[in-house]
Amino acid sequence: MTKADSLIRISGVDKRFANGTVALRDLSLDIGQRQFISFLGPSGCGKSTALRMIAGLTAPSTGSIEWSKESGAASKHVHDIGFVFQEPTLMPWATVFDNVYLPLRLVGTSRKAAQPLVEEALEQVGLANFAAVYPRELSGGMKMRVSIARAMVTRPRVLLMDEPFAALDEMTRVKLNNDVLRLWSEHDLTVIFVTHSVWESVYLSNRIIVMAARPGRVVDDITISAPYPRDDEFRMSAEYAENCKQVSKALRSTLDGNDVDH
Ligand SMILES: Nc1ncnc2c1ncn2[C@@H]1O[C@H](COP(=O)(O)OP(=O)(O)OP(=O)(O)O)[C@@H](O)[C@H]1O
Repeated sequence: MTKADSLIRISGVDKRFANGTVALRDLSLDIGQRQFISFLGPSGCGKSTALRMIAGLTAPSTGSIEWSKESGAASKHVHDIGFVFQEPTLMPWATVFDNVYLPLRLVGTSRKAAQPLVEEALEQVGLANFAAVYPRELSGGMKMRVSIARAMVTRPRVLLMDEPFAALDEMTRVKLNNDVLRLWSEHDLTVIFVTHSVWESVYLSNRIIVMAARPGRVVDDITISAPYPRDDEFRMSAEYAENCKQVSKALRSTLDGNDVDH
């Protein structure tokens, strides 16, 4: 990767918590602009910790995380990030509109000024007609769409997603995978996606960082070179099956148990 393509440079990062747990050891990664990267690994390998450090929510114990100056994000990168958690974390007392408006409200944008941005974000996830609805009236997949719209409303360049679809049924998950791929390509996003699922990581990503636990560390960095757009045909293809096999193998080599979905 040339320096110009590099967006985030993680160098020699360790994360040790106060109780002595080493969540990550010696993490070094160059994340390129417009990559779709998955962090894949068993429970406890430090995937969420890595994501939280990239978001600036927690600091490395040693090492550094630098944003490239070319990205224009070096000093204010927090505003360049959208974060989607495993739970949609919506405010139950607020409408879909107000939930999506929240990040803009927090930076002082008036409701009037925010309106077109909120409407656009809802449109992007197919919820243009649901602005006035309350979360309790929505399915799990729709709540997650609201959560994605809320992450997109600030027009981030980087979308961080922490096992966003783990709790959803298979069909909903497939649909949301396609939605995320569309958002990624239409908005020139860089996506960093945490998952336990080999199938999901191969479908979505062009790069998979395979991690192991105790201590959390990177054990493989696999390129998935299948072209985009990816669709059901790709899911059925020999190439997809072969990629899944390769990634599964890398993952199995890290495991002493069976705590990963295949
Ligand atoms: N605030 C904390 N204090 C102490 N230990 C922590 C803290 N947060 C995480 N850990 C520990 O650090 C390790 C890595 O946790 P992390 O949540 O990053 O893993 P993960 O790969 O995302 O796991 P999962 O897939 O289960 O979400 C685990 O052993 C976890 O118990």
